[in-house]
Amino acid sequence: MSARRGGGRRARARQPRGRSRVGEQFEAEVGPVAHGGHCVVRLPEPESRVVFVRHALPGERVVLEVTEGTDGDRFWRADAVEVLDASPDRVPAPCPVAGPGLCGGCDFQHVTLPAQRALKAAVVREQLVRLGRRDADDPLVSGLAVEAVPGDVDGLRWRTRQRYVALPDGRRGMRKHRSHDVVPVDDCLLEAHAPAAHTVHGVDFSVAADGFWQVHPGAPEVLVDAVLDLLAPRSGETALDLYAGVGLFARFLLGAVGRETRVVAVEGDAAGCDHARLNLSDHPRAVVAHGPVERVLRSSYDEPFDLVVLDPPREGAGKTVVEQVADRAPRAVAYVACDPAALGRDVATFASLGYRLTALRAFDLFPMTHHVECVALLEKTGSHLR
Ligand SMILES: C[S@@+](CC[C@H](N)C(=O)[O-])C[C@H]1O[C@@H](n2cnc3c(N)ncnc32)[C@H](O)[C@@H]1O
Repeated sequence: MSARRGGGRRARARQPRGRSRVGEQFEAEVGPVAHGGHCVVRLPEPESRVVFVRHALPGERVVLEVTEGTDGDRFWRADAVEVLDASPDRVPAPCPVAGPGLCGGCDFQHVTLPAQRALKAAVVREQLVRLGRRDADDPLVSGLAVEAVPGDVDGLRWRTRQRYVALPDGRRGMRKHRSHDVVPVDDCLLEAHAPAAHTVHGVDFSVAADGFWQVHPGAPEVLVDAVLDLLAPRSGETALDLYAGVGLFARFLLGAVGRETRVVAVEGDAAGCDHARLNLSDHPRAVVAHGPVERVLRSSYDEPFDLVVLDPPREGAGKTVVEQVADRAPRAVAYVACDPAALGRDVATFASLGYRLTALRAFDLFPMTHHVECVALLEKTGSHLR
């Protein structure tokens, strides 16, 4: 677990537009959950403002206090500082420093675990409808449930990597939400007691101390199983593993398609590539390509591939990479997504290229936070629209 020195308040990137409304309080009915760990409140006239409120739950009546916003802003941010009418899904936060004005690491400590998952499912559905242009009545969307990681009973002690800020008095702390201010935190309840194990289904992976590895100890197996289940690889099928890290998916794809089959792993981090080469060294046809996916695919590996795994960072794969994938004409793409908005946007691009979303699962790899991991299957349909 690492610690870094803290600073003052985050410098504002823009000039405030009009009179600040920070600190003002309003009584309000809380609307639906929105992407990002807050709920939507619509303040009536004279404010006529959308407010993104943390520490609230849909259907509650709360007193909100504005944390960011001026007269000129289209929307404000706020914390629910008093709950007048509580949701049945509300519970006391297990952590003493979770709540308005305190540590910003968790969004949903005040929510039961099943309700946290229901909120996340609602967010994924909304992003698929709004950005992915999917029908809200599509059973794939309407029936989506966020699945718990097997063995996760209370949503605590799962972070195998945690960053603290070193405080001048020798203690450690964490940052407040959207701030550089630090709250002392002696024991983050999300931090796992045991360090990360890099063994997945009996296979040991070599990983750099500061390199990418899933933070929830149950995540690698859950994701590998979901990807293999959805892709259903056949012996002899070629595969691309994009944003491959240390080769987690490539390694199991090779196990499924056969060690003599061509599997290309593309990763942007040089150290990640070195570890991927070690992890795939038993497989003579495995190739690890170093560089940004977009650049690697622009100049190389332009032959058809049967299967593609896409596991991009939060910003998603984006239009160019999705087009490059479609150009390889895979029969199936497994898209592992940590941001449902990016997933929704890329699903729409895939659809315009003749790839339909045919299966979707979502996993609670980050309990107590608003984050959620999806695994989507996109399959080639007959109707290529380009
Ligand atoms: C979400 S992680 C997935 C890693 C791996 N699939 C796993 O599950 O262990 C995303 C990976 O993409 C890499 N990455 C980020 N941007 C990239 C880019 N433009 N091109 C190639 N790799 C990139 C990161 O270094 C990181 O290893």
